[in-house]
Amino acid sequence: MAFYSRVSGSVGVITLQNPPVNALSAAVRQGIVDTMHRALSEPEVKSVVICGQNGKFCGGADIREFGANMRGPPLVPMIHLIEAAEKPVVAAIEGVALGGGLELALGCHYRIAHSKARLGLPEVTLGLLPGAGGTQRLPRLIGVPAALELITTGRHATAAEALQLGIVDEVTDHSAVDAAVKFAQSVAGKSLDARRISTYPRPRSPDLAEIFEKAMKEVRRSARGAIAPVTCVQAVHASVTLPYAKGMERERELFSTLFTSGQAHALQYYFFAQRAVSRWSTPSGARWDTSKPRPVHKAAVIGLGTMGRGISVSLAQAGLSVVAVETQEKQLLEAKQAVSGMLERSAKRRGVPLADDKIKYNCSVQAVADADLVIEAVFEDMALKKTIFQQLSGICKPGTLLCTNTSGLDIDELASQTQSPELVVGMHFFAPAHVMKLLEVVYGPRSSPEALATAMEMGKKMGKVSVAVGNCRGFVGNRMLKPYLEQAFFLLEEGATPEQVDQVLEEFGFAMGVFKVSDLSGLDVGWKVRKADGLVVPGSTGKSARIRGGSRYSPLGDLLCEQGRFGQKTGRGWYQYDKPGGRVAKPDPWLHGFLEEYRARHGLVARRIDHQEMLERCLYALINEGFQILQDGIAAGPEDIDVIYVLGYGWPRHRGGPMFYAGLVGLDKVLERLEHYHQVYPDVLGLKPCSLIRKLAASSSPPIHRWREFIQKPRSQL
Ligand SMILES: CCCCCCC[C@H](O)CC(=O)SCCNC(=O)CCNC(=O)[C@H](O)C(C)(C)COP(=O)([O-])OP(=O)([O-])OC[C@H]1O[C@@H](n2cnc3c(N)ncnc32)[C@H](O)[C@@H]1OP(=O)([O-])[O-]
Repeated sequence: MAFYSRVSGSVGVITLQNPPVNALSAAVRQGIVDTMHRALSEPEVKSVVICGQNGKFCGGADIREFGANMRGPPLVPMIHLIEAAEKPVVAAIEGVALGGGLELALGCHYRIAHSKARLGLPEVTLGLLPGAGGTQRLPRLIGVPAALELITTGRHATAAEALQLGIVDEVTDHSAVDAAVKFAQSVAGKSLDARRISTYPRPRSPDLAEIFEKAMKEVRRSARGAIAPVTCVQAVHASVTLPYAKGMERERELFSTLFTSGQAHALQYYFFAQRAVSRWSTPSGARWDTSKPRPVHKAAVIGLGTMGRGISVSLAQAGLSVVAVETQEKQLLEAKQAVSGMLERSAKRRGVPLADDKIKYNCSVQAVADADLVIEAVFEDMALKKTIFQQLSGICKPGTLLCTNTSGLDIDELASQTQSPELVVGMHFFAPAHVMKLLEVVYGPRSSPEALATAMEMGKKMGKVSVAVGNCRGFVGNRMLKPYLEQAFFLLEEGATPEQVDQVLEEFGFAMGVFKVSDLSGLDVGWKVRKADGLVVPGSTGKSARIRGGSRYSPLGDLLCEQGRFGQKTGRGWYQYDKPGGRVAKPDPWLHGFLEEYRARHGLVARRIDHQEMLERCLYALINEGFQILQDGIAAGPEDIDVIYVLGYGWPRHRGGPMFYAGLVGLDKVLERLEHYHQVYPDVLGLKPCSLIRKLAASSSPPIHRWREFIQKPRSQL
């Protein structure tokens, strides 16, 4: 709703009230309309201020209302009512003015912002476009190039930038409401003719055609199949070709197309999923709201390779004192230089103070003795990690949380090396650790709820999205990757090329196809793991070369590694590069010949595999593993899996995540295709539909928010 008061006798103040972000729900819109009429009808009132409760102007339309029948006064006429008012209306922007919130402010005659406020039109990130006049008013106010940039990226601008662009009229370090009231008094009675943005002329400039062409090219390139950015450009284009009223009609048309699209549903689902993962729970009953994190003032990182460096940077930027340990002096010096450079670049980019003095470097593990939390980040080697955990258990003060940065090793095995296994958790960072937003926080069967809560909180402090996951081989992300990769290898055996498989996945929206990713991260990483698992059998021939433990196995990755083809770092992998460390992947005739020769050796007849089969086999194998993970209680809900895949594995956000996508395709369809492929390839375990997907499909495929009801609770592990 909206609250009305009168200040200094002549200023009507309308305060939006809808915690936590004063979203424009039906009640708020009704409140604004009612209170505007009241302010306009009271003769003593000479001007009006619109502000938001609790220091937040407005977070935009109420996204939760999108699925329901829209009630209440519509936004567009409400904003027109404000703009058409004969008394000056001033927006007092504190906190945020986003989406419909900024559109509301653009309908006001003046805008005053607090210096810490953020303004933007982030609708594109929800699969929409600004649908309450934003695409028509903003270009008229600040010109086409700046408006296009803000609308197609959805980024938030600072108050200072908004002032520079001309979005706001004044910025204050004090109360924006007080400043707006003063301002409102100063403009009472003045003509508003030049203040109604909808009456401004259409933006004109000789190079507009070129600007739009460039913008369209850029969004098509970067959108990877997302339709909202392209539609945003079309809507802004209407502001230069059509008069305001017609432009609004065009905006409405384009908005309606997006509003009902699967992509908008996926992006809005993802918006809430990313927030839902912080409300974690475990099968043993530990929960976010009943588990208190411990205070952490001092953290330590052991091992300053690529991951340890990134983790140290993240911790220092979160304001913690950090002890960074690397036992070899030469490596320590190198790491120190590299970390300083990373901190400097990051401080410059983010406009924050340098956090270099937060980190103390040391050659001795003893230096971590008084840390509240230690993150071990040495190589992915269980024996080495075990030794370090034994050492830490003797060195650290009682109560220190011991974390391991691992992408898949057994947390419980490490915990068993310590005197306090309840204080051990996994923290799976993604490279580069100071940039990537995702953190898998892994609880073992003996991790205490308090330890889990502390690690989750730590992730949040570092600006990560932390997802709590159970302990199993590969956790959630890498465990699902295995059947996906496996299918990609099998497709090569059956006749596809890496380029064809990658093209299909990139057309689907992945940032990179599976083979390009493999070249980037290094083929030797998986090879080492497979060797440790006894899967690599050099020189094996005949049928047994392609079978392990009774299931189909492809040794293609192993064979490439045996040739020293580790990917980008060696200049050869699934593709060729102009030099070791080169970035541009080019098809490699040698590899094509190698595949032909491999097929001939194993009696495999190459066939033409259509795009749909390539996509279905890769994605459905991955999704099937996701259902198995839910069934095993490793992830608490589908949202956890989807957030992990979007933030950590390049899954296109506009497709919501693998589990959401499965729901969108239809669980019965996914099940039917899995059954079909499993019939064709009975020796591929990853294609055997898991019982949870069967159960859901048999129960008329309930919507994703109800899947948890169908997951059998595993017995308590604690
Ligand atoms: C036919 C219809 C015609 C309409 C015309 C179109 C109008 C318009 O162009 C469309 C829009 O405005 S589209 C909208 C464009 N606006 C946007 O895209 C802004 C989206 N919001 C944000 O970016 C961030 O929430 C803020 C930066 C506002 C705050 O960040 P922070 O401080 O880190 O806080 P936090 O943790 O992020 O959120 C706290 C809680 O608030 C919740 N919630 C938030 N916004 C909501 C909303 N609009 N609604 C509902 N709920 C919203 C959020 O879910 C969470 O709830 P939980 O139950 O506690 O989990």
